[in-house]
Amino acid sequence: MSRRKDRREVIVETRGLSMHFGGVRAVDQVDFTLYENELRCLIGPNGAGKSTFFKCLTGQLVPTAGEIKIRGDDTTGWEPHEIAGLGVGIKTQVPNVFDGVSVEENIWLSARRWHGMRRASSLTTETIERLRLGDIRRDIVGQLAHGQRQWVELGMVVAAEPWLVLLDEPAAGMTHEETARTAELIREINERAAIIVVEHDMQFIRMISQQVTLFHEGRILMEDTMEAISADKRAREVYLGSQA
Ligand SMILES: Nc1ncnc2c1ncn2[C@@H]1O[C@H](COP(=O)(O)OP(=O)(O)OP(=O)(O)O)[C@@H](O)[C@H]1O
Repeated sequence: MSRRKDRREVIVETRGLSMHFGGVRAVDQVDFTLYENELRCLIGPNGAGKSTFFKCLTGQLVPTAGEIKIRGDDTTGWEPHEIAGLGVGIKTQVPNVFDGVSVEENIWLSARRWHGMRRASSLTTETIERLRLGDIRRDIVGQLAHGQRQWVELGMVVAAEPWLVLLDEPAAGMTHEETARTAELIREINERAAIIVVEHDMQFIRMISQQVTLFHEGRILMEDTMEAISADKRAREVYLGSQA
């Protein structure tokens, strides 16, 4: 890791972040920094602490110790809706769409949460265009395929105009084509927002990754490009052995 002073704006910073469940140190003393414009993937073996770390950032869990700052605000212990209110888009593993209404209405409802009628309408049109959801705009979300529903949810995140987006396994359960399309959408979203993605799918990570943070036993084992992590003996031992 470089010791040079980085002049980019810090978007997310954790210091000594810990989340213990009884004797289990799910996240243990993690110092993490995400800078503006970054698209950061969090990877690691099962039980490494990625999801727990992510849930601390989103407010789904209150950490046992340590501090979280989002663009300078100390958000440690904040509720998810308070964090969203800063301009943070959150997509958890639990689907958060309205199944009974159309794609367009879902996106409009999300935009309307933060904006007036007129701006919500223009944002809906813009988001549908940006994420190329035009063909399904009038379809009822509950009747869509799994991948399409995930894209609608990404649209709902984007429609709120976030400057930080936190995504938990956005490509889970997708076909290869759907995964490739999701990678494209995430790169598009990254043009306007910094992103943290927790993901298992190596193929997907290789499609989108820039800097990658490798978790192991609640700590950050390594932070580098996917190429460097793939070439590292220890990283291969703990995680990549069977996948790289
Ligand atoms: N609510 C909980 N109560 C008790 N232990 C938990 C809880 N949530 C997570 N853990 C434990 O914390 C550790 C880290 O789990 P976590 O789900 O964060 O890992 P992960 O890297 O996201 O794994 P996966 O890739 O399987 O999702 C594991 O040992 C897990 O069993």
